[in-house]
Amino acid sequence: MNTDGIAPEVRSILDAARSRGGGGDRLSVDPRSLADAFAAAEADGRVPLVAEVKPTSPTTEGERTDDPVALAREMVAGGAAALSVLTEPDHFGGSPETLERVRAAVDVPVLRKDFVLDEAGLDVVAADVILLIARFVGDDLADLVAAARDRGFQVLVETHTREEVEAAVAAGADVVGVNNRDLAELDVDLGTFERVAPAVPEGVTLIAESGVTTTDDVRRMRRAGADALLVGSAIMDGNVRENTHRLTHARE
Ligand SMILES: O=C(O)c1ccccc1NCC(=O)[C@H](O)[C@H](O)COP(=O)(O)O
Repeated sequence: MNTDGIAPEVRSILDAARSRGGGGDRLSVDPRSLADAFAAAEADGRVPLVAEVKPTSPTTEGERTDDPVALAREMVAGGAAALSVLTEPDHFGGSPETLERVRAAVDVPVLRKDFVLDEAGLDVVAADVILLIARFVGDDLADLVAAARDRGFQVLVETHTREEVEAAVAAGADVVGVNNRDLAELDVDLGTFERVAPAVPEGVTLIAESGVTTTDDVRRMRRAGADALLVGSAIMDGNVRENTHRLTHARE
């Protein structure tokens, strides 16, 4: 893995992921369809949005300690097509148990948001979609995509550059995220999505991740080609249902 120039907080996240290791028995998942959830949102006039249960993060002050299940239900009530649940405990306040509880409480697809580095890292908790970050998985990406699909997961491959998009597509990804947050510097620039999105081929579901705060941001990402958006902080800050409703109804 190339960790040159990576922010100290992210090095710490990766060290913690390595020391936690993987899960136990090989998982077999019967997933809720992400594509169907996005299509249903579109048909209903909502912007397809993956709302993230994100109690804290290295770039957030404080921690939101409300029951994650209650937050998740509010996100769905606000129109979220799918949810993302952090399972990283040391820097994001998440846990596999939280994801299990949330997934049992809602009927939309649930993404496991964590820093999976190897095949054992897939077998921690069942989810409908699993995140693989191209930068951290490197040459193992194709094998990990296949291993995740063998278990039944849908796979979101996160990228930040055109080169990573090419690697993701070569690895067979059919859902690609472009993260506006640079994991080297931790700064956020919505221009990243605008620059990188044209490298994503037709037919690949494209998700704009991070830094979306306002309804103008939603429209900007949609104009740049986002099929869906993944939003954490802007939803977690304040009334979760109202925040989700505002962003899911930010149509042109
Ligand atoms: O959010 C962080 O501070 C962070 C720091 C280091 C590595 C990853 C980080 N975030 C992971 C994410 O991808 C975001 O939680 C997700 O895209 C939502 O972003 P936002 O809407 O900006 O909260």
